[in-house]
Formats: sequence, structure tokens, C-alpha cells
Amino acid sequence: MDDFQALVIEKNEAGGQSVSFRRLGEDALPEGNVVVRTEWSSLNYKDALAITGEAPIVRRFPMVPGIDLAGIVERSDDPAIAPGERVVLNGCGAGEEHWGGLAGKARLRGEWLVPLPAALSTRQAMAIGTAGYTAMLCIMALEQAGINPASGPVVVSGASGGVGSLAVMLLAKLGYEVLAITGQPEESQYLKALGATAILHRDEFAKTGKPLERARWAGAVDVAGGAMLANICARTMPRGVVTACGLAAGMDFPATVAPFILRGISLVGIDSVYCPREKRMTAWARLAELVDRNLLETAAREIALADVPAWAQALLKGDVRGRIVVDPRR
Ligand SMILES: C=CC(=O)SCCNC(=O)CCNC(=O)[C@H](O)C(C)(C)COP(=O)(O)OP(=O)(O)OC[C@H]1O[C@@H](n2cnc3c(N)ncnc32)[C@H](O)[C@@H]1OP(=O)(O)O
Repeated sequence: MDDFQALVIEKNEAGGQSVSFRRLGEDALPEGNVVVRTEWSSLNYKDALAITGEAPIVRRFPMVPGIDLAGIVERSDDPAIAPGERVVLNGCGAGEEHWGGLAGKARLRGEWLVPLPAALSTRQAMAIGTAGYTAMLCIMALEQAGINPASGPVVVSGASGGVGSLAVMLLAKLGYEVLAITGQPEESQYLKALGATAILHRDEFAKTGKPLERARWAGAVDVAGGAMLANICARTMPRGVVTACGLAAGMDFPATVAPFILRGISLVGIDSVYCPREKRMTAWARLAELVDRNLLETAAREIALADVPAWAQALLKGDVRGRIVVDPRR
């Protein structure tokens, strides 16, 4: 059995944490009934928090971080998963409670894995990653609540980030008018190429405003929380729907009930980590059908596992556009 490279986070004696690269054998992997050879992983905001120790994402040490991976099943004791099958993993505690994707191999539970649609390569799956899968869950929630392109525009916060880029791309493909909120106006051309029709600066939404403002959009995908989410709700059209999937601006929600009781808007929480498997499978099938492969390439950059710590710092500073795909062999 070949050994493989892994990024490992350990607790140090001072109560902090350290990150190192190790060559491990399969016997070092934690419990599970399926061994997957990781072809590609990705670096998400949450991984950056875990690797830098900026937030208590890691629940046990030592930990291989990485909330997602795509690869080939090498061994399986799960009757529903066959060796040789191409699979994708998002969340389910990977990189938090169980060793995740930033290593050449992973031992996982079969029920966490989704068969990768034939139309997607494992690299494309990780260019989409948990960010794109989360964006797809937000859009499915908007649709389920009755929002469609005729309802009105949809606004996306954190638009040049991973979730935001994929949300803009997917919504535009579905025929929505997409308004993109970003802290990086220099990315306007990029966002327009993905399908945004207007670019709004995030400073406009940084402080809590009036309980109700002029209604501007029928739907929203919010990665920020905090005052951003409150301001998005205050500008949502009657019977509009806001989906909340992140906390880049904060955990708080300094809002009033006015948009809920005077405009009948709804706020839908998106939990991509423990989402039921059937919904994951639908999301990946929709992604395979909707994602423009050329646009996806423009939204993704490839890095080596060795470069992950430096890119984690950049990601938290907001210096990264789109998605980061990680090659665990380099
Ligand atoms: C990738 C998806 C997941 O990890 S889902 C996992 C479950 N969710 C969580 O665990 C929540 C914790 N994660 C978050 O809150 C993240 O915001 C996120 C996961 C929802 C977004 O991840 P993404 O990979 O898209 O992050 P990026 O770093 O690529 O982009 C972030 C985007 O937000 C902007 N931003 C940062 N701070 C603020 C702020 N204070 N106010 C408004 N917007 C903010 C950041 O600048 C990026 O967008 P930009 O266009 O550059 O403004």
C-alpha cells in the first residue's frame, strides 16, 4: 500500500496549533468503511479558518483539514459503493471531526459519499467544491420557496468569493437578473463575465440601516451574516426569499421583524454540512447540468498541497477570487 502526503494540524504545548506535512501510510487513517484516493481537494473559507486557527473549526487533534474531496474508491466495505467508483465528499464533519480532503487518501463512511455525475471530472468537481454545492443548495431553496426569474432580481453577497462566484454563474445560467455585492470592485469585469448585471459595493451594506428600505430584489444568497444579512432583508421585495449560508461578516443578525411581518419575506438557513444525502445527489446532478465548464476554469486556480498554508492566509484577507483547487500529490 503506497504512502501519501498529508497536511496535519496538531495542538502544541502552548495551547496553540501547528501545521506540518507528513508522509503517512493507510494504517494512519481513522476509522471508516471506504478508502478513497483523493484526486483533488479544494480550499474553502472554513478550511482557512481551521488551518490558521482563526476559529475553532477543528474538534479533535491531530487533524487532516479539508471539508471536501473528489477521488476514486480504492476499497469499500459498504455494499452501496464499489471500488473504482468516482465519488465526491462535502462536509459531514470532514476536516472538523474526521480527517478530511487535504491528503492523498481518506478513510470515510460510505453514507457521506455521493457518486460523481459522469459529466464532471474530479478536478471540475473540486473547482465547484463545497462552495458551488452550497450555492446550488441556496438556489434550490429559492426555487422551492417559489422564486423564479420572473419574480425579480436575486442579490449575491461575497460575490467574488467561492460561494458567490458559483452562485452568480448558476443564477445567470438559470435566467435570473443577478446583482453582485463585493468588497472588490476591481473584480467587476470578472463578475460581469460570470453573469452579474450590476455590481454593488459591500460598504453600502456594512452598517445596519432602517428596518425597511426600498425593495430591490426578490431573492438573495448571503455568505456574510451580520449587518449585511439585515440590510439584505430590509431591501427584499414583498414575499421575497433570503438564503443564509455563511458568517463572513459575523454571527450576529442585527435585524428587525419589519421585513418579515410587513413584506412577508422568508429567511431560509442553508446547512451544507449535514444536508440529507438525497438533496446532495440532486444538487450535484443540477451542478453537472448547469455549470459552464469554461467559466468554471476562469473562476478556479490550481495549487499544490505545499502551498495551502499561504493561500489560507490570503483567503482570510479576502485576497482570493473564486475557487482554489488543491492537488494533494504536489
Ligand atoms: C465554501 C462553503 C462552505 O464552507 S459551507 C460550509 C458550511 N458553512 C460554514 O461553515 C459557515 C462558515 N463559512 C462562511 O461563513 C463563509 O462565508 C462561506 C463558507 C459561506 C463562504 O465561503 P467562500 O469559500 O465563498 O469564501 P471566500 O473567502 O471565497 O469569499 C468570501 C466573500 O465574502 C466577503 N466578505 C468577507 N468579509 C465580509 C464582510 N465583513 N462583509 C461582507 N462580505 C465579506 C469576501 O470579501 C468575499 O467576497 P468579495 O466579493 O471578495 O467581497
